Amino acid sequence: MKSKKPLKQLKLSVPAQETPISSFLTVSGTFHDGDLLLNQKGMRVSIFKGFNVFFYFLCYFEQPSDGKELNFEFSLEDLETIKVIGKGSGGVVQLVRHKWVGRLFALKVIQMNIQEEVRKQIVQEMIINQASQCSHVVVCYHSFYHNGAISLMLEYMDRGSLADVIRQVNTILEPYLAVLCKQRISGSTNDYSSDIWSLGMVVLECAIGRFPYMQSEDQQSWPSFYEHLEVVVEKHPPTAPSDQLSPEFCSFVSACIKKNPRERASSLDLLSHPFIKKFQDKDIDFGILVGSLEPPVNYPR
Ligand SMILES: Nc1ncnc2c1ncn2[C@@H]1O[C@H](COP(=O)(O)OP(=O)(O)OP(=O)(O)O)[C@@H](O)[C@H]1O
Repeated sequence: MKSKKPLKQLKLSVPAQETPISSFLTVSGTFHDGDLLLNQKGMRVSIFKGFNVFFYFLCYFEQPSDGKELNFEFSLEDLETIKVIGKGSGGVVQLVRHKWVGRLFALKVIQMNIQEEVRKQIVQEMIINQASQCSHVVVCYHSFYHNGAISLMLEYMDRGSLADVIRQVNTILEPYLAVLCKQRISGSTNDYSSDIWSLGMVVLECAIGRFPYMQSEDQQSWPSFYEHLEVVVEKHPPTAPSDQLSPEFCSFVSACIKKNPRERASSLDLLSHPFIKKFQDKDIDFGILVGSLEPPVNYPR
């Protein structure tokens, strides 16, 4: 009698759950998710029961041109693509120009046949963005749904994202970080402790030039989402290297990334933190930092 061979362990990868876009369309083809309605004409958010607020891309001449409304009308056909400038987890970002006015925008196109949690996050960000009054947040001028994709007309940031900046300069000096922190904090109307934690992480990453939970710059590959999650939950929060960074900076970061949310500083505490105060009367010239950076259109893709 033949002895049975031990079975080999099979490893199956489970495909990510995608929700068909048809589940979110009304009969007239409008994208509908929670409080958000989106079609080719624009976006509508119901804020109170029975009361809808419309966000149209139509113009108010009295609005400054860099405000949330544009003083000219446009549709997708009025835009010409110049170049793909980026790609994120949600979709592709193109640099586009308004054919008649000549103004540049970043058009982020997100295919909506995506995982439910990603879609919910995108919808949430769109609602928050519409309500945001902060002049330091990238303006989303218009958004619409067409052919299975959501397009966001964003203010074009001619030096890319903060991640793009770090890729080019490796680290950002403390005076710049203090000014950036003061901007991102003072625009916040909510005091979510998770946002404070994120601020601390971002500012620490900018100062040391690598994700703070990574052991070193030459760590070969990024840990997976679950490895990240485990390390954040199980390990002590990272600390800023006190031999490279000022005591004020180290204390600021530590106040933001306390593991217990109740122990974290509030945005009000942070505004009066010695790190912010140290540079607030100084004339910090961002031109020196920005002048050395390549615009996203020049990035190799
Ligand atoms: N408003 C903008 N102006 C200029 N460049 C932009 C703009 N938005 C995005 N980009 C470029 O496109 C890239 C991808 O942006 P996107 O917002 O899709 O993803 P991300 O935020 O970088 O990453 P993720 O989607 O994983 O959060 C950015 O890294 C940046 O280079």
